[in-house]
Amino acid sequence: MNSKQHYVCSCYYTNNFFIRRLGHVVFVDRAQFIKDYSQVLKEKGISSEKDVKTILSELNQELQRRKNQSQEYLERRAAIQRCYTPLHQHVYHLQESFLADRFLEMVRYSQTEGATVEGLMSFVEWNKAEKVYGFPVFTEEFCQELLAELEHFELSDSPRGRPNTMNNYGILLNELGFDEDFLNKLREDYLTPITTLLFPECGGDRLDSHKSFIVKYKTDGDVDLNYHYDNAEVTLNICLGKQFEEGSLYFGHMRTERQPNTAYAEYRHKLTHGLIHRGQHMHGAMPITDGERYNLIMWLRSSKIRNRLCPMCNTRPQLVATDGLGDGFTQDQVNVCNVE
Ligand SMILES: O=C(O)CCC(=O)C(=O)O
Ligand SMILES: [Fe+2]
Repeated sequence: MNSKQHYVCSCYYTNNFFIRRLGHVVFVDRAQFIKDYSQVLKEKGISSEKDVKTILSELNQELQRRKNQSQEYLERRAAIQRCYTPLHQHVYHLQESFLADRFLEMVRYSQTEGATVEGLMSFVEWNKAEKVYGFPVFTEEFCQELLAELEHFELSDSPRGRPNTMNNYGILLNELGFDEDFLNKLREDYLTPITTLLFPECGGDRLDSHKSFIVKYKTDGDVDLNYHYDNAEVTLNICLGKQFEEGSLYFGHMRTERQPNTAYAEYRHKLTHGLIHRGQHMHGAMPITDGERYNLIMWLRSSKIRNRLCPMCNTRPQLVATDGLGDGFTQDQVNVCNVE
């Protein structure tokens, strides 16, 4: 691990707590929560003392998870390095042969002088929502090998963290060791030329960190994902398999739109294909009705953008130092406070 200091915004400890029956809420303490949400609780028919107690207990658990996160991350990572033996060592090292020909052509085109968004569109297969682009990323063979590696990890007794508050299953790829020689390379050498062209206003020309994880849906686990925005400037979402029915993604409005006139665009995941979109573009996943779906998600971050405006609280970030990987803020342009 490098020695650079990492940061989260202080809103990490108060905002965007996900409760299935309520959606995302702000949670400081019991008194604030009851005061701010009494009306909403009433509207949702959550009135018994027992129900409110259950919700408060979930919120407190999530707060503890967030407070302990960096320590637990370091412990899990060390345990995985010590005890886990990969099935396919080579999938941790990105090779061009893992990448779809079409994707490599897109990268090359984006690097040519005079490349334009219109020119890049001839490689894009799906663009039915504004600034959402679908195209092949990996080969089928690589997806199979990566899936086999992920399933091997799942069957091991290694510890694993939750990708975020909405997903109960899934794998944090940095803990497993995918950042160093796979995901960093994918971001810097292959994705950045494309995002420079497609998302300059979101820092696509300087995506300097990421958080990457696998989301997993199955009929007896998480089947869908609520409508949300990502803690990312730009998101890449690649479908690795396996076999599944339904489970489409849908896109609505931008989070910052004041009076959204939402008409949803539906995207059906396709094996080996990825979708790239703005992190603040609201989206969700419909339920799968059969099988299992594994997708690789990269929340791509640009410190240039988020140092000015935290995408989760929409204000200037108040930085809190962390021993973990942080959320992609850097120190140079922001005030650092030492809350813990
Ligand atoms: O299930 C999907 O494909 C979307 C996942 C997603 O939006 C996320 O993890 O942020
Ligand atoms: Fe998302």
